[in-house]
Amino acid sequence: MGDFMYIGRFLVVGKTKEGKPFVCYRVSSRSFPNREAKIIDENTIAIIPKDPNEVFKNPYITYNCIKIVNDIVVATNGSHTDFIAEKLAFNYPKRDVLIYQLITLDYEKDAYNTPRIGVILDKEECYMGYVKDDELRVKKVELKEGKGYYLSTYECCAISEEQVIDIGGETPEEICEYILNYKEFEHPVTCATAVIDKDEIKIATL
Ligand SMILES: NC(=O)c1ncn([C@@H]2O[C@H](COP(=O)(O)O)[C@@H](O)[C@H]2O)c1NC=O
Repeated sequence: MGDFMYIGRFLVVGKTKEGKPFVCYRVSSRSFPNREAKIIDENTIAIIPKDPNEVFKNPYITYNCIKIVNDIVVATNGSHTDFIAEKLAFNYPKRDVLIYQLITLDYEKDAYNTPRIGVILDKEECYMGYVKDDELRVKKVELKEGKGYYLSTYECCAISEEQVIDIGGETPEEICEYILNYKEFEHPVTCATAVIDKDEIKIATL
């Protein structure tokens, strides 16, 4: 890996140094940088263009990126967030929900065949998954304190022990700041984080 690279949108899932599970979603974008992560309600964070006309220019740039269903957090790079959350609300198994919704919506039909990526996390377990034009994968992963596994749309669309970074921060605000300013990954736009702190799920955006 070079010093700087463009990896598109990415998820980072891990545990803080004190052991709190978290997931962070960062929008990096060359084409639509004029966007923000917005807290819609206590269970929902959306990615929204600042100019409402942009919403209609591309079907993949406006969506809920984080949803909380009871004690489970879903984080993704597209509209599949909502469909995963719906099934989880009916107690479907996490692994199956991620597989079904990734294959159903499939990769994005844009100029890049942009993959869909997703994470389902609660205080006990974590699943990561993605669908590309030539691959589908869902895997349960063990999280380690102070480490974050990343999964991106471009270059690093894989679930791998090698795609790991050190994590700074304990609160969702601090993790947003840390990941948005993570310089190695270019074109930062906005960020959303959920941290599981005992029986509470805390969220923040930047
Ligand atoms: N989720 C997003 O925020 C998002 N932003 C851009 N895309 C797609 O990715 C394409 C490339 O975008 P960019 O050049 O900003 O990396 C866009 O034309 C769009 O089809 C997205 N789709 C998936 O990541």
